[in-house]
Amino acid sequence: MIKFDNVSKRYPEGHDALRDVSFSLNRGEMAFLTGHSGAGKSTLLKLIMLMERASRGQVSIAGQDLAQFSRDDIPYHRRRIGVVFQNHQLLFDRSVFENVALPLHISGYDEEDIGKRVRAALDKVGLLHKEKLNPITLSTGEQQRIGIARAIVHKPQVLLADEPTGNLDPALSEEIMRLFMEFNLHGTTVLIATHDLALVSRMPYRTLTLDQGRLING
Ligand SMILES: Nc1ncnc2c1ncn2[C@@H]1O[C@H](COP(=O)(O)OP(=O)(O)OP(=O)(O)O)[C@@H](O)[C@H]1O
Repeated sequence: MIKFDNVSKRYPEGHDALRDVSFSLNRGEMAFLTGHSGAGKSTLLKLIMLMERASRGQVSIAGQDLAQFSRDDIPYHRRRIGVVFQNHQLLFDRSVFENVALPLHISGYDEEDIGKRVRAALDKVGLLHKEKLNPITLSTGEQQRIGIARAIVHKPQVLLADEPTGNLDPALSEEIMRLFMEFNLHGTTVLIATHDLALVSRMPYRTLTLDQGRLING
């Protein structure tokens, strides 16, 4: 589902964020991506989302070489992917419902369909009863779950997360991980970048480790 072949990424200032990275993640697989700060984790996720382009090598998603995608193809590509960030990036001038509905509005779904999908996503993260509230009134863990609902509302084939438990305590972190496991059990391919080695060691999943832009295991 996700394939990197000898991928390097050099930023314009000349910094090599990824060096000759090769791995593949099968459809329906779940894995962690770890490594020190600056090791290249976010860069690797950005290449998958087409927020950045590889300098060398090939990144393919579902067998399609991303280098073939033009700017106009990017929205189509992103519809296959859900992304969860550490700082969830919710809008505090809109309700929980509207936050989760945002990607569907952008993709042009009709209102009835949006209602069904948003409620199904909120139900999956256990927050259906909070749909009318402003997310600012929710706890940090609940806000993160809203961010997850928004990431999966369009039923993406691939779910990426960048430090999704970064500011959560261990119990809430486990709860968030259980949600990712559930989506994975339903067939979603999941890749989670995290510093939290203790959490990773308790989970029965493959771990890809970056060190100075090189993949040292995986
Ligand atoms: N837009 C950019 N321009 C130039 N250099 C960048 C850019 N983004 C990242 N870098 C550099 O690339 C390297 C890898 O950064 P990246 O954010 O991918 O690492 P990371 O493993 O996600 O780090 P962290 O865990 O701290 O978020 C770092 O040295 C960083 O300074």
